[in-house]
Amino acid sequence: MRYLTFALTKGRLAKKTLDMLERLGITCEEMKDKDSRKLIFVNEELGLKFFLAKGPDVPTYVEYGAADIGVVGKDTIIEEGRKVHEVLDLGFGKCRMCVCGYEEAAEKLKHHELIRVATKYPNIAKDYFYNKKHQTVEIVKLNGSIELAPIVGLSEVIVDIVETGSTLKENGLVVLEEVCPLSARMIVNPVSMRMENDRIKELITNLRNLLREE
Ligand SMILES: Nc1ncnc2c1ncn2[C@@H]1O[C@H](COP(=O)(O)OP(=O)(O)OP(=O)(O)O)[C@@H](O)[C@H]1O
Ligand SMILES: O=P(O)(O)OC[C@H]1O[C@H](OP(=O)(O)OP(=O)(O)O)[C@H](O)[C@@H]1O
Repeated sequence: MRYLTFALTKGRLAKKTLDMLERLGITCEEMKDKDSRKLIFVNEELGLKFFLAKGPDVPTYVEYGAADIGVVGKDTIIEEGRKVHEVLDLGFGKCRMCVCGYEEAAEKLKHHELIRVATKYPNIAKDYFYNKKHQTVEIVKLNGSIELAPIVGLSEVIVDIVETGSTLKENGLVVLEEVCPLSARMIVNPVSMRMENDRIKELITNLRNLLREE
């Protein structure tokens, strides 16, 4: 039996992903060791391999077949636009992609003024403003702490993830428009989906049943 390889997202989604797999009886004790510098983990018994990667790299590993299966946020799937099959909404990591800013920016948005939009997600922001709203904007790519942009005057608005809303609140910002809801998804390499159809289908079915029980 060949190994099935999982690319899992580091950071926020990691613990919930491992908990979910554990509830299916898929364990990888070694992976929980926070001090370890080891990158790839093997469950010999089940014929599975796992590695943790930065979110945006997960669809890349899956598209190229270096991983058969990935767990990653919907935001990253849309932004990266890789050729992968999205097979399951895992129901955790729920948040929203939103246009945010100071309350005053609402008027500028409404009147389609030429504004700057700071974001870690330039493709999502472009698609939203150009294709959905038919509004010309200037997109400024940032890599983190996006809420800073309107505060320091880099941009009028941001396109970013909102979960509890506390980052916005603590900085006097508000949600102006919602782009789309988000959550963690399971993705599969299209060739693996055909070649390992039985094993992958069984995994999807088991996960679906587990999600139904919750
Ligand atoms: N409050 C949140 N902020 C950001 N991402 C969230 C939040 N809640 C859920 N998510 C989901 O978790 C995924 C990973 O988030 P995480 O914070 O680990 O990565 P990141 O902030 O994009 O990466 P890094 O910290 O390496 O820049 C996101 O892509 C998103 O789908
Ligand atoms: O609505 P909330 O619950 O406050 O969560 C949303 C915040 O969390 C994320 O940032 P993160 O902590 O990943 O830091 P970063 O901006 O440096 O990526 C996101 O970019 C928002 O800033």
